[in-house]
Amino acid sequence: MILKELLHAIPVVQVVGSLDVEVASVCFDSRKVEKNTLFVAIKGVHTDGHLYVDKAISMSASAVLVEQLPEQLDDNITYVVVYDTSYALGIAASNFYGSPSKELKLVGITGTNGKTTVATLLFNLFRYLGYQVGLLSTVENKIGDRIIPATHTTPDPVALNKLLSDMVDEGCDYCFMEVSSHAVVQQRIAGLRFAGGVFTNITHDHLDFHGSFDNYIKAKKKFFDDLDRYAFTLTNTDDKNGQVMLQNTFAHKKTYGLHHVADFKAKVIESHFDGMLLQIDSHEVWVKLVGGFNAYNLLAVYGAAILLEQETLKILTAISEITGAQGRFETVRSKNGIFGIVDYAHTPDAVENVLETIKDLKVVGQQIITVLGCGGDRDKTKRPEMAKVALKYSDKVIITSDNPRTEDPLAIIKDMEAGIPIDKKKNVFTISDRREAIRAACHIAAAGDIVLIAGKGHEKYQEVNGVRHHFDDKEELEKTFNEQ
Ligand SMILES: CC(=O)N[C@H]1[C@@H](OP(=O)(O)OP(=O)(O)OC[C@H]2O[C@@H](n3ccc(=O)[nH]c3=O)[C@H](O)[C@@H]2O)O[C@H](CO)[C@@H](O)[C@@H]1O[C@H](C)C(=O)N[C@@H](C)C(=O)N[C@H](CCC(=O)O)C(=O)O
Ligand SMILES: Nc1ncnc2c1ncn2[C@@H]1O[C@H](COP(=O)(O)OP(=O)(O)OP(=O)(O)O)[C@@H](O)[C@H]1O
Ligand SMILES: N[C@H](CCC[C@H](N)C(=O)O)C(=O)O
Ligand SMILES: [Mg+2]
Repeated sequence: MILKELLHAIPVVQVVGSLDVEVASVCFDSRKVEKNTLFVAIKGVHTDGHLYVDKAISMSASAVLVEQLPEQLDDNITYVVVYDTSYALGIAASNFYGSPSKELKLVGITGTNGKTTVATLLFNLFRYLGYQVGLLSTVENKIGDRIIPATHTTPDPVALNKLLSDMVDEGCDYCFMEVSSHAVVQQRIAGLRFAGGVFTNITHDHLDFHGSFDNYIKAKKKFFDDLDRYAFTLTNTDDKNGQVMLQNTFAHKKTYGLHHVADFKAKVIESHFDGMLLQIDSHEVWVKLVGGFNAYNLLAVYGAAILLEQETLKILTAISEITGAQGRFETVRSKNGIFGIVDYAHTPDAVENVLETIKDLKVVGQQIITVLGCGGDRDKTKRPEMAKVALKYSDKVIITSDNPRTEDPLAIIKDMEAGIPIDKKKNVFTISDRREAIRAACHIAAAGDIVLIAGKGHEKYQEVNGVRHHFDDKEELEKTFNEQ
């Protein structure tokens, strides 16, 4: 592609060199530059891509996109100066792949919890209805049945547009994607055209990155602010900030909720360990998911499918058949009657929701034993809250490691322990080795008890100092149950 075409719709401040040079790829990492790459210099959290412009040129880049010109210019290179390279990268990536988001119906889902669940349910529902569909999620990316491993909840703009372009080539009518708050702030979704945006909820998470809850709200809201008037928005009216999200959007506004006035309404009529009976609008439907929070997720899915012009009865039939994402409230029973649950709850609200669901379903005499850790290099302020809320609903809590990343696991555990009231300390055990913690929980449990392993859900690894070691909560639970 010619550089001039690649820059379409990017506000350019200055150009030094020819706009007619050939560009064979777009790249924002100097280490991955190839012949005739357009290198885009991004200011990141750890370093600044502008420091690697020379390196990119030495690797045969043909052009560079920068916010400031380097002191020394190379006559063979075209330099394009813009106000915001992160924004320009999104547009350039979309241009490079032929604006794929305009060739299918792209729906984004944002919120603290429930993004993967709603996106996966929508993917499964539209597949059930016979469409060719794409999915971009924390667990995996998919084009129809083909799985493409995910590295982020929302991929970087180049990977994202490449995936969308492959979806278009493979005949996808729809793509359902998670929109993380990091992705909004870092402009990973710049240049995309969304057919719709769904908001699940906003509670405590990622305050390390956003600095304050207000900034976190602003990040989520920006996704809706930037939608165009042809898109729909669907927000949760039972969430305190549900309406805030839609304050400044031009898009068509619709709401869903269990308690407040809303366009799409639902009620939980019966709850069991293997499903719920819901009333959605005026229809009763049996679903395979468990927990009040999943009534919200399913209602959001129902509303989005209606807004995407699907027939009500077909949607309801599909809703009664589909299952959610891996590692979300997955159950395993031991031979001697212990009930194991693996769940991805990694925020205080999610831990509370999942335990509230378990508490409502259990019968008198059943103990709840929770195994929980917190991730390293992530929001430290959620650690004591997660431990506290786990203890509020559990008879015993085993505090352990999640993904320590570059932090000392014992320091993370100490942060969690700060949330335990003194009179409850007797119900808390600390076992930093996650495998041992899971084994201990299963050994403490008696027939009928419930063991919740929270925080890592579908993850098949434990990340320690940049190395991902194989680790799978469900596998560990099954192994321990089989030995008992
Ligand atoms: C905090 C965060 O979002 N970091 C992302 C960010 O990295 P960064 O800001 O640290 O980048 P940096 O290392 O400072 O580098 C700045 C620039 O210099 C470039 N560079 C750097 C070195 C070099 O030699 N040459 C070079 O060109 C880099 O490619 C980059 O463009 O940009 C990188 C490239 O796109 C991402 O991989 C990285 O995600 C890291 C791995 C990450 O863990 N992100 C998490 C927090 C995240 O994004 N999570 C969200 C939400 C999670 C949820 O579901 O709740 C997600 O969407 O996954
Ligand atoms: N609507 C909801 N409200 C509150 N909690 C929820 C909701 N849906 C799911 N959860 C809880 O949050 C956990 C994570 O769910 P899910 O993976 O769908 O969220 P996510 O928003 O994709 O998370 P991430 O930020 O990691 O991408 C679940 O395992 C469950 O415990
Ligand atoms: N997408 C979330 C996942 C957290 C999962 C938990 N296991 C952890 O590692 O903290 C994040 O990157 O913050
Ligand atoms: Mg997710």
